[in-house]
Amino acid sequence: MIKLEHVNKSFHNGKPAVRDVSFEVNKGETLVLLGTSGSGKTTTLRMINRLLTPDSGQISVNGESVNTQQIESLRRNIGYVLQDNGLFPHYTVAENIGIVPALLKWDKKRIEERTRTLMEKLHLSVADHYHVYPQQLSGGQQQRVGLARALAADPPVLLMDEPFGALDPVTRTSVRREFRSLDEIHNKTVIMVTHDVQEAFELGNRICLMDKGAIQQTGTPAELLFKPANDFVSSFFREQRFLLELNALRLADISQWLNNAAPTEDHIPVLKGEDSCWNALQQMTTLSAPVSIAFEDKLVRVDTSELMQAFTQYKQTVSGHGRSSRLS
Ligand SMILES: Nc1ncnc2c1ncn2[C@@H]1O[C@H](COP(=O)(O)OP(=O)(O)OP(=O)(O)O)[C@@H](O)[C@H]1O
Repeated sequence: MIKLEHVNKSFHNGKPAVRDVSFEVNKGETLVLLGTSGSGKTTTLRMINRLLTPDSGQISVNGESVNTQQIESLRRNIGYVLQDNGLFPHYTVAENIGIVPALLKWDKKRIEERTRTLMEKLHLSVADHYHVYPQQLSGGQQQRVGLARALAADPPVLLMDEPFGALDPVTRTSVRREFRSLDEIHNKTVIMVTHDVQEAFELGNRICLMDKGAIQQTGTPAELLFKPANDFVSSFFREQRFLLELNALRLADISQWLNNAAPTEDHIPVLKGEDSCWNALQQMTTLSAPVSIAFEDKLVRVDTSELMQAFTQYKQTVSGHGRSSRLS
């Protein structure tokens, strides 16, 4: 678990880079720090592994203040992934991945096994890439090695600073998908910095939206969209709002407006309540047919117009409450 309480940081010019930042991230959760350039995301991240020191406030990792932990053991418990991957050019792929396990004095066989396992999980060919140097790899492969290195000693915490930022859009999507499906991250506490809204919605259980060093709102993607804390938050998502809403809303959120009983003989793939509305629309478009959805209490068959009607009804309902009335 990571906890920040009233953290402040200014650099030499005296201008605050981070202002009164507080949040908690639990085990098994991914918090995304999202915001425009210069909003204080990287500075916040770098104070957690003590690459920077806060001027005031408290930061703890797994219940202990980062200041009282030995810096080496703190950093060994934190995997760190950077945009430019930070691989050592004179180390092979395997040597790069094995750096922290070697520091922890794992025996050679264990390091080799762990390296091979991670390479396979991240779709890096052991036969082709184990002994090569980073510059012989594509950008996407280098980033996979960076991820494998951060995960090698199975640290409980993972900090990621624009980890997919240097990749082209197609590679970025596939590395992101692989990252999301890694079983390794499910028991970790993860904080990821990005300025990519789609990425934040795809990977974050919660998003912390920052502006000018201060948090504007922390919440689930749906909370930020449907219950924005202020005008900055609602305008931040304006351009991509429709797509984001479809992505953020789960079928379970709109299930009360989906009531067509499904036929018993139903060969169409079944979606579940936790799937997003966007996912359902994609399936319907691909199949050019309605889809069936299995909720805990019912099975329904839904076409595009029924889905969009339920989506609209959900929006009308939430817009009747407080700040959500800002919905367009
Ligand atoms: N080492 C430094 N010395 C002086 N000012 C700094 C330093 N690092 C960051 N800053 C300033 O602190 C503010 C926050 O920077 P930070 O890098 O945390 O923002 P960011 O949200 O991560 O931006 P980006 O997305 O562009 O990386 C900016 O105004 C930046 O210029």
